Amino acid sequence: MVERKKWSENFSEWFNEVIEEAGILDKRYPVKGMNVWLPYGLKIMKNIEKFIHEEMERTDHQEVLFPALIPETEFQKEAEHIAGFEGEVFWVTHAGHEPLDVRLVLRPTSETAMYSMFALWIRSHADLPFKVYQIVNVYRYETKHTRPLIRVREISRFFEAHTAHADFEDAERQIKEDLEIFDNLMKKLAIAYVISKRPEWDKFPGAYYSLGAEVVMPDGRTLQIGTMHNYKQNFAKAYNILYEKEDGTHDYVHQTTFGMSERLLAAVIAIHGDDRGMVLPPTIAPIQVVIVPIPKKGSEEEVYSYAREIEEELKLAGIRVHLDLRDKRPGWKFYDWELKGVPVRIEVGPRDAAEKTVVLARRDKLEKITVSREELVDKVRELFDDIMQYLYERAKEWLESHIKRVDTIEEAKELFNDRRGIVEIPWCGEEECGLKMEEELEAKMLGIPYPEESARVEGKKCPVCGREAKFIARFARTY
Ligand SMILES: Nc1ncnc2c1ncn2[C@@H]1O[C@H](COS(=O)(=O)NC(=O)[C@@H](N)CS)[C@@H](O)[C@H]1O
Repeated sequence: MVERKKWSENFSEWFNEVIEEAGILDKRYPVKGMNVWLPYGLKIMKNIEKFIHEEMERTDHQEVLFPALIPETEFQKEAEHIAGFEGEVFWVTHAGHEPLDVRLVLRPTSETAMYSMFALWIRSHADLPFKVYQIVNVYRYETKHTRPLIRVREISRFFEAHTAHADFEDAERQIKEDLEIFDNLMKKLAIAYVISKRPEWDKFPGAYYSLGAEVVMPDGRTLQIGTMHNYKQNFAKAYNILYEKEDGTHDYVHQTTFGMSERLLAAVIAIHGDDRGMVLPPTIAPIQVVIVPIPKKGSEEEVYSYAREIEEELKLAGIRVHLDLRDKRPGWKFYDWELKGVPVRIEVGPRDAAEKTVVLARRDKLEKITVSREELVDKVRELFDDIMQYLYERAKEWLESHIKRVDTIEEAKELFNDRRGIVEIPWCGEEECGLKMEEELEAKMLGIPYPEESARVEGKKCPVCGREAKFIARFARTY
């Protein structure tokens, strides 16, 4: 039976324990908000990024790599962006003993690093759409409570795609493509999410509008695991990114960005986990099948050779398999691999060797099935598909049971006290009413459902001003 008691009742402690005991990160690094990636955690993150690179390839984004240091002169060019980030950046002011004549910023995100180069690279409509991305470390002086993977000061696996387009319509097409990319990625991680259009007062600094992707974490708070921004010509005007149109005239490009980070791994760990630890989707598990031999006295030889034969066949089938020969009791090994979230465990004892059977223990449902030796590879592959489907269904059910639509502030307050994730309330669309509701609910407005058509509501009143409500607004306590 899958227990998720500690997972839901004391999520923060559960999460920190799993991060440490499963070998994801070491938080003891002597800079607050900066952690060391350990081998197992980094392997999982790199497997996630493999899917990001695949999606970037599929959609003709070129990978680039920009310097991490940005001169203050470049950083200063877009007013809103500055206002949004100047309290959050790390400065480099000296080199050796000498003070620098121009201070440098450690990139918090790379708009102000990239866009003076875009101005050099983009000259004509033939250069558009221009699509680049990078996965780098960026630095933000987060003043809220830092947490491993969730809110760090060095975001060490920061994915940022930056694009330039001939006009607003093509930029909008890019946002739709970003949503498709994101959905493909979430299917690979078996994650269910919602997209909201951020309110005017909570857009990304310098954006025309921002979309946020949220999941509901085990404690009912939401985590923003991806954002897409349409910048219109805001940055192009600040960085003078002009292109020659087919009719020979010039215009500023329209731009978009799309960002994600190691929060994707935080979401996978949190949403699929249970009281025994992580449950990794086979798509990203560094070890998809672990073999634990269970020899009885006098049967060691045939059990180990049977285990090796199985390991060999799975390896040849392209499955990431590990044979655990450590000198530890099987029960100890079961506990360790369950904590690490290995999707399938194979137990082989003397009877299996004799009868040519294999026991498959699935990590998600904690159930076992016995299969015949010759159907092993097919059965393992079937099991992977079944696990992906089960994890996704469970994540979807969790999300849907944590989004509630109400009409009044009082009902919303009750739901928040019961840690119920996202609350949807009718809203007239005016900023002052939105801010008032944030204040009353002690929650953030995630925005309105996207696309906007799905956000419309009829015959409802704004609970603050009593006027006709135009939209449904989503509120949540967030990370
Ligand atoms: N302190 C942080 N720790 C971990 N992940 C973070 C942190 N801050 C932001 N992120 C993640 O990084 C993503 C992109 O960051 S962002 O500010 O929303 N957007 C940008 O920086 C845009 N330039 C797009 S790349 C967010 O959606 C969020 O998932």
